[in-house]
Parts: sequence; structure tokens; C-alpha cells
Amino acid sequence: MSQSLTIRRPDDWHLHLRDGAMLAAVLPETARHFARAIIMPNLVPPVVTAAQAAAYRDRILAVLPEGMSFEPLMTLYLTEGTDPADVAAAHASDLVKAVKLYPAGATTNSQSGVRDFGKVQAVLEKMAEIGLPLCVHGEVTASEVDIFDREAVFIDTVLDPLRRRIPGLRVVMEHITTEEGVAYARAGGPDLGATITVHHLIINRNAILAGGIKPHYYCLPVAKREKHRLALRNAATSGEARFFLGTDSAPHPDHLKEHACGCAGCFTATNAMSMLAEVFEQDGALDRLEAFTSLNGPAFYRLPPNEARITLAKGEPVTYPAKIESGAGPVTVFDPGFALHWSVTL
Ligand SMILES: NC(=O)N[C@@H](CC(=O)O)C(=O)O
Ligand SMILES: [Zn+2]
Ligand SMILES: [Zn+2]
Repeated sequence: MSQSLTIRRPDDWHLHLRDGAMLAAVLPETARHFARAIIMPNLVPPVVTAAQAAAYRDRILAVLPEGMSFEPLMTLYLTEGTDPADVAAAHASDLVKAVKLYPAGATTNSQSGVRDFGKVQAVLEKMAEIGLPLCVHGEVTASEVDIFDREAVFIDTVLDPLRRRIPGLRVVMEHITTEEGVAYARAGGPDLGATITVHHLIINRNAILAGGIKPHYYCLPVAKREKHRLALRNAATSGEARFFLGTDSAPHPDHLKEHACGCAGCFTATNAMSMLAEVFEQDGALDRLEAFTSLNGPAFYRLPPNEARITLAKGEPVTYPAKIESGAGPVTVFDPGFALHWSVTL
């Protein structure tokens, strides 16, 4: 018997589109299935001001293929020099949907991020006042903290004190990877959300390190032990409003992934929905896929869910390209390590 599932068109609440030829190459991979996405601002140089966000939005829309519709939801990269008035104006004009906090040095292109939180207190207070969410890459960067502990330590030593200092600040814990992240998100009120990637639902740290080093499974935050993957599966498939999809699809050309100092990031835009349907089916939770991909994110961001629908159909194993061409060389599509049977049919 063939099976199919119709859900509201999904959105991606954490996406890297890059710029130039890479942008043109990866945008259709997302726009094929997703109506909207929160666009990460970690370009070089970063998207710091409202004017830069408006220009980036125009560059994205300029390379959107004929016949595709897609709405980029822009973000600003928080720096110690960010002007609260510029942030408020960008929000008031409806251009910007969130501000992104990168602790300096935490991840790809985060060197302009925050070192001294005292310097961003005023802008965070302004954001709390106007209800503009702060998207947080939640890892400490101290070299003495083990890389597998950096998320849990961040929650205790940075995120929780920050939320206490600025009551009412709306926060999205981006790409959570630990049971501590799940528990903290669950304990927060309606002003706290958390995105979960597709790849962190599928791999644990063995995928990166056992049987030879696998650079295409390396991302930040790095995948953790199996118990953490299971906690993420439980959260994503629970239907709980605070958890929603942010793929963190993060393309890097293969020559920079397969490198002595390989870049962090998994490229999942191409097969994200097929992988998610497979994962939710494995967990007997297909009836909660729509909440995760299409309902909980808009509700957190106070946007209407999409009216359009997509249909996923189950059949013979799906074929998808192993790599896409990017102008900067091929980009490997994330390989979940098992066959996918669900495809987006319309
Ligand atoms: N997730 C990643 O491993 N990489 C992201 C940055 C980020 O989201 O931390 C990137 O921009 O490549
Ligand atoms: Zn990040
Ligand atoms: Zn990211």
C-alpha cells in the first residue's frame, strides 16, 4: 500500500545560504521545499546593519529561479558595536526577524562576535522591549572546556545568567545537541525556543570518528554521544511547541571539508524533508512532523503558518545527487547512511 502525507509547507528556521555563486547554487535546494527561512548572517564581512541585511535580501531574491517562491527572513549579526536604534528600525520596517549571537570564535565566521556581554546589554534590552528574538549559537569557546561539553557549559555560565539579566528577552537556542539543551529548553517559558537540525537527529559522534575520520559529518556544535541524539529525537518528535526545525544546512566546498583543517558544517538542504519523514516514521511520529517543520516555528516567530501544502509519498528508495555544483567546487549532500523512501511529490 502506498502511503502519503500532506502537511503545510515547511520553513527552515536556521539556514546558511552564503553569497555569490554558492548562494545561487544552494538557494534552489531550499526553495524547492521550504517557503521561508531564517537566513544566517555569518558572511564575510558579516551582515551587521539593516542596510547590509536589505542588500543581502536583494541578492538572494535576485538569484531565485523563475517559478520558485521563497521568502528570506533576515537576521543581523550581533557585534559589540551593534547600534540598538538600527536594530529597532530594522525590526520596525519588518526587514529583520531576529538577531544572531555568535560568541567570538565559536564557529565559522564568528570572529566578529561577542566577547564582552556588557557591551551588548543595551541592544539586548531593546530587543526584549520590542519582542525581537535573539538566536544563539550556544557554545563557550574557552580552550580548557572540552568541545563535547561546550553547549552544556554555555547554558549554565552564559545563557541562563543572560536570560536572568534581561527578563522578557525572547531566545532561540540554535541547533541544540545535548540532553542538557533539551531539558533547559523544556524548562523555559514561551519566550524560549530551540531549533534542532536534521543531521543531529541521525548521527552521533561515532559517525564522525569511528572507522576513519568523516569530514562531511563534522559540524558545530559537534554531534555528541548516542544518549544526546536520542534526547533530540524525543524532543523533535514530541510535537512540543518550543522545538522546531532549523536545518543549519551549511555548505562548504568539498576541498575545504576534506582538508587538514576542515570546515564545520553539514549540507542537508537537498534531502532534509526526505530524511525527516524517515526519522519521524522510524519513531512512529509522522503525525507530529508538521508541528516540527511547519507550525511550531511560525508560532514562536509570531508569523502565520504557510497556507500552501506539500505532499510526501513513500515508495522505492529516493535518489538524490551525492554532490551539487557550487561554482567554488562540489558540495557533498549529507548522507544519512540509510535509504530514504519518502519524497516530496508536490
Ligand atoms: N554549523 C556549522 O558547523 N557551521 C555553520 C556555522 C554555525 O551554524 O555554527 C557555518 O556557517 O558553516
Ligand atoms: Zn551555529
Ligand atoms: Zn548555523
